[in-house]
Amino acid sequence: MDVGKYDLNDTEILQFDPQQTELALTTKDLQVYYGKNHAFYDGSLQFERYKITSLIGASGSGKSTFLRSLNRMNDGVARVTGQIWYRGLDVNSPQINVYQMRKQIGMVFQRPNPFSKSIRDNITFAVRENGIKEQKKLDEIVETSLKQAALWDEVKDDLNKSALSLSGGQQQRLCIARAIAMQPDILLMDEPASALDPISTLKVEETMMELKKNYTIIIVTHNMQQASRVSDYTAFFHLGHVIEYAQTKNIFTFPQKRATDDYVSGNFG
Ligand SMILES: Nc1ncnc2c1ncn2[C@@H]1O[C@H](COP(=O)(O)OP(=O)(O)OP(=O)(O)O)[C@@H](O)[C@H]1O
Repeated sequence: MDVGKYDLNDTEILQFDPQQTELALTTKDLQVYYGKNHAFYDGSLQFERYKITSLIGASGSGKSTFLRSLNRMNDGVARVTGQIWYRGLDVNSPQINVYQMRKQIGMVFQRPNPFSKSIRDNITFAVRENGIKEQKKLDEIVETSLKQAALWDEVKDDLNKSALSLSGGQQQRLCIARAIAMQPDILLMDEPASALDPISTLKVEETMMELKKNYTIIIVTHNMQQASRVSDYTAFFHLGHVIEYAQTKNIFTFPQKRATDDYVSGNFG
C-alpha cells in the first residue's frame, strides 16, 4: 500500500473545552526541523491532566521528535518553532530555565538507564542535588517513589544493592521511580516497555495506571494493545503530521480517517 496517498491535511484533532477540562499541556503550531528535514508539522494538541495519552504511528512518523520537544530534549539537536504552554509559561521560550522545567516535565526513556549506583542512590541523587539532605525525608522519598513505581516490595530489603543487578523490567521501574522522586507534573515516556518481556511490560503498564492518579502521562508506543489498554486518548502520527487525535476507544473502534483505520487494522505499509 502506498502510504503517501493519504491526505495529510485531512485531520481530526480533539479539542477540549478548557472550561470543562483541566489541561496539563498545550502545543500550538509546533514544528520541528533537523537541519533541512522538516520532521514534524503543525502540532496544535492539548493534553488532559491526570490522563494517559498515547502517541502511535509508523517508524519515522515523528512521535519521538514531538515527545522530546515537549521538555526541550531536542535543544541543540533540532530547531523547534511554535509554543508549548505549561501553567501559563511557554516551555519553548528562550527565557525558560530548562533544568527547573524538567523537574515538572520529566522523561522516562526507551532503554532503562539507571546510574551505576545503589537502588537508593539512584532515587536520592537528583533529590539531594535539589537541596533535600535530611535522611528521614530522603528515606520517605525513596519508599514513596518505589511504591508508586510498584517496585518497593521487590527491593525494600536490599536498597544498597547496585541498580545494575536488577532485571531490565525492574531497572525500568526504578527509572520511573527516579523520575517521580522529583515529583513532576507530567511524565513523558518514550516506548518505556519496548525493551521488556511481556510480564515486565504488564507491570510497567500497571504502574502507569496507578501513576495517572497523580501525574499526566504522554507515552510513545509501538504496541497497539498497550495503547488501547492503558491510554485515555490516542494520537495517530503519519509522516510528521497528527492525522487523528481522539479518545482511545474511538481510534481503535471508530477511526474517522482512512490512514488511522488502515494503521490500527494492520493494513498499513
Ligand atoms: N537526531 C536526529 N537527527 C536527524 N534526524 C532525526 C533525528 N531524530 C529523528 N530524526 C528524523 O526525524 C523523523 C522522525 O523521527 P522520529 O524518531 O521522531 O520518528 P518516530 O515516529 O518516533 O519513529 P520510531 O517509532 O522509529 O522511534 C525521521 O525522518 C528521522 O530520521
